[in-house]
Amino acid sequence: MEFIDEAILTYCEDHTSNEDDLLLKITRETQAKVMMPRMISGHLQGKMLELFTKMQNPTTILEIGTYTGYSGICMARGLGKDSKLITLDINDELETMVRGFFEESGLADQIDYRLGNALEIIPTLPGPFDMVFIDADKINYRNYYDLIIDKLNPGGIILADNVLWSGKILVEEGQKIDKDTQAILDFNRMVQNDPRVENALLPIRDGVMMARKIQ
Ligand SMILES: C[S@@+](CC[C@H](N)C(=O)[O-])C[C@H]1O[C@@H](n2cnc3c(N)ncnc32)[C@H](O)[C@@H]1O
Repeated sequence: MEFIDEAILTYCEDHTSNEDDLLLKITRETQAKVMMPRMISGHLQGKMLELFTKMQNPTTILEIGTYTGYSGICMARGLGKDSKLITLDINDELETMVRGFFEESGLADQIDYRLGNALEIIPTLPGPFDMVFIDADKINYRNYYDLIIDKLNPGGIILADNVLWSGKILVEEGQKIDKDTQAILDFNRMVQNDPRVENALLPIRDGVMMARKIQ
């Protein structure tokens, strides 16, 4: 389901700082060569991630779900010189392409790209994090949240993508709910009820949950 009228979305993109040649290339190559190209963050969300990063001024960002590197590069562009992005993905088939994009971005030195199951890697990361972008398998959103919340600095933010799940979060009485939709419903309810954070669900693209750790 598209939430926003296409003409309005185009207007929003026309009034968002332009994508540069590298981001356009990543989008083109993702569409031409990679399965499920709709997973890419894209122009509007990418710029939002870059601006959030600049506002948050994090020392360390953790991204769960690198895919072809679009969102990672956007966030890395918001980092100060001594800060870093750790980005995790289970899919090693994209490694050469992604490392190439990171090199082209000129930010490879600040990007720690690790391949493997995030559920196994996160417990090995000491933290602390100032910003976390959750954008991997929906079924594990709650697990990722549980693994990172104690490693998030006070004032740190968690952004979780796809929390409107193409509108499937609006469940009608008696309707059967698939596993991913149930996982997103559980995640949104858990964040909403977590006294450790203040949060807002932003209807950007497929929905972004923003949660800021209070203490
Ligand atoms: C929606 S895509 C990420 C899109 C990317 N953040 C962007 O905006 O361009 C989700 C990614 O999560 C990865 N993923 C799924 N399960 C994972 C897991 N258990 N550990 C690490 N990565 C996982 C997939 O391989 C896929 O590349």
